[in-house]
Amino acid sequence: MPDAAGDPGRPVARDDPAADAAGDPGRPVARDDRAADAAGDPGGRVAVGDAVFGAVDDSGASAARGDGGAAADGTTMLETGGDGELDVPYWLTSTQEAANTGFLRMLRRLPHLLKDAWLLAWRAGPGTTTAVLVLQVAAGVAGALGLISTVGVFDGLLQAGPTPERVRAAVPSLVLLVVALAVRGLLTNAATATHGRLSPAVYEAAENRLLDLTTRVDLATFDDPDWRDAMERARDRGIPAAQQVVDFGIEVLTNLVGLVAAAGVLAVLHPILLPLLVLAAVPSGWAAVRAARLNYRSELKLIAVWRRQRMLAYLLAAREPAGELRAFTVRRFLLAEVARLLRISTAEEIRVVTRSVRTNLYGQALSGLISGLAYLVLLWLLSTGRMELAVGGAAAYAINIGIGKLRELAFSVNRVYEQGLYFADFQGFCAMSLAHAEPSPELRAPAGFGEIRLDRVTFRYPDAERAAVDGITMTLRRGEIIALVGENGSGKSTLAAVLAGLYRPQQGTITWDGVNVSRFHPESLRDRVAVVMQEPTRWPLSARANIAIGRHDRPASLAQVQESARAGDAHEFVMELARKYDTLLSRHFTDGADLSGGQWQRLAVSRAFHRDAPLLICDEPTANLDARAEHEVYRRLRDLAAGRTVVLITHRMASVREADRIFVLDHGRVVEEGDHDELLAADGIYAQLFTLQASAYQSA
Ligand SMILES: Nc1ncnc2c1ncn2[C@@H]1O[C@H](COP(=O)(O)OP(=O)(O)OP(=O)(O)O)[C@@H](O)[C@H]1O
Repeated sequence: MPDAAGDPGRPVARDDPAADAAGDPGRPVARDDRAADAAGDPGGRVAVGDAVFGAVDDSGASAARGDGGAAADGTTMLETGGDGELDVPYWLTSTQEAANTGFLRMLRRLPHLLKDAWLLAWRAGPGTTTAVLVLQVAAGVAGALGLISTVGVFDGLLQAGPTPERVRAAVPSLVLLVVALAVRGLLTNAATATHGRLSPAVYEAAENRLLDLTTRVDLATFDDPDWRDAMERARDRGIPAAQQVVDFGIEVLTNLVGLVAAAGVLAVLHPILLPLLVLAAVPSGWAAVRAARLNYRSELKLIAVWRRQRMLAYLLAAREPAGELRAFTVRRFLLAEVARLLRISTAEEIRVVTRSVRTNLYGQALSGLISGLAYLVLLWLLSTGRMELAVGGAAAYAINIGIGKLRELAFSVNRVYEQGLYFADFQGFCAMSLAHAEPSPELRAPAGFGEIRLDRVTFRYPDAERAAVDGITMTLRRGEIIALVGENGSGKSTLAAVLAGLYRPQQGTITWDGVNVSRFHPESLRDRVAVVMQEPTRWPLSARANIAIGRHDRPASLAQVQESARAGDAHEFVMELARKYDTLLSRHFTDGADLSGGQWQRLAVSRAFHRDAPLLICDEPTANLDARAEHEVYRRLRDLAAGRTVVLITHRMASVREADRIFVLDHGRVVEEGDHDELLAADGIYAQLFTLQASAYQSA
């Protein structure tokens, strides 16, 4: 959805090449937020009220007063805040622990991280992954050969004797050096090209895995705030991190091969040089890791700010709120709030960059000093005759190469570590989702049923104090129209969702002809159910696809789709659209059309008719329909009920009259049951509700 609104969600590492390429190192790149945007939840966990009204400083508030935020008495109705703006939210504390991981712990974690990342790469493309590994190692070996041959070159050139002879002695090593460097160049280029294919494949695999797991968990998991937080973090940062851990993992490998070669040469030339080389790399490695942690911690703090800014940017740019935004003249207020959030994140980013640069500077200065020490030791070895001049030349060259490789290794390890912190979020989400995945028994639900029986079924939402459906026992027979009525919040929709197999009851059983539905594969059960939701999804597809999606797995001719549309009373208005059934139903695209609430509802009813399932559940299917359309839909529902079971939820008591049996719910329990006449005679809640509505009509 809000692509146009920019993308504050991606906390890209400051040395992230992708971000650099986009010319925007710390700020978000659009790609990884598409999933978040498509999910229609631009603000993540942050409630609109919190985001817009929770913390506005004086400048924001006064700007807002200009046209939207002022209370009548001249005081602002907006709370001030700001000091705690960059506190890490409580729900990120576990991630913050990750940010505090020590250097040695990080080194211990590294192999595990790399293994997981390579596993992902392997899944994305086993052939390409192998090719990248082989080419990189081969290029490293060629580079090592080049280094070894330089020893031969020095050896030849610096030996005693006349110059032509010394040059001649160096020629074979020189030829080997040139060949090794040429081969290394070729292999490196081939590796880069192959890597170019692997990297997007890893991104794709990570995104697919995330979406697969997100859609595999049961519906109740979506109400679990911990899972939702984990999903937001994995979606925002975990996916690009997966790709980057692989990318930087390749860098680690390449530098490691080069380093082993340099270290090997040094160890052969003189053993004392090797520890000096390692020592020289420690300070810059330490500084790199420290800088990575600084970045990560700062991004943790900024996540909430980024999300809020993204949500507001979405509200400013999206079509849906555009009318209200103007009607309430809140434009300047929202702009001021976005500007304030941007100021906060910019200030924090500048602070972190300054501290990172300072840390790296200290580390590199110390490394430089130790490198100088290594060269001094070398001079001492030469001056005291402990090392020959020819060997000394080669050693100086190897030290130079070795220090370069060590520094690069430290940086690539740092990058893997930094991205590894985010990748851990991705892995954590995958593990959590697998734990929440629905059980998938083999048994398929039967094509139809004679009787569905609920026995003391109870369902409670996560963290809810009381059950939304509380010990309900009822029987639904084939061919019946069953109505569920009751006041708002009495549990009707929840019961419908339980019946549809969307929620699994925590207590009690549901059986289809005596078989417990928990024994059926959940998708096979849902396949036998058609649902018209209270707020049907407005799929940004053509009118035809919006209906045919009800049975997307079975090809449908236009005639069949039209038949379903007629049943849902949608055919007439679809034929009036510019491109009839081919009209794209989304204003977000050129030539797209939008429908009224009632028309969307008729499409949803048509979709349910098209699904042609033995159990049809309609949750207030006619709430937005005009009187004629409502009458038509109920007439067709009655026709459809023959051979099927229809569960109807509605507040329109006149529509309930015709039901074979009516269940009245109150606080999740069935408090009355019977047909219309029986319930009127009982003179309970149903009779009250019915009489109330009837009298309203009569007096109107
Ligand atoms: N996703 C959810 N998470 C937590 N609680 C929920 C959720 N959905 C509904 N509830 C709660 O469960 C209870 C039953 O809600 P439900 O939507 O089933 O009622 P309803 O009878 O369909 O209401 P209405 O007539 O307003 O549609 C209410 O107390 C509601 O607040």
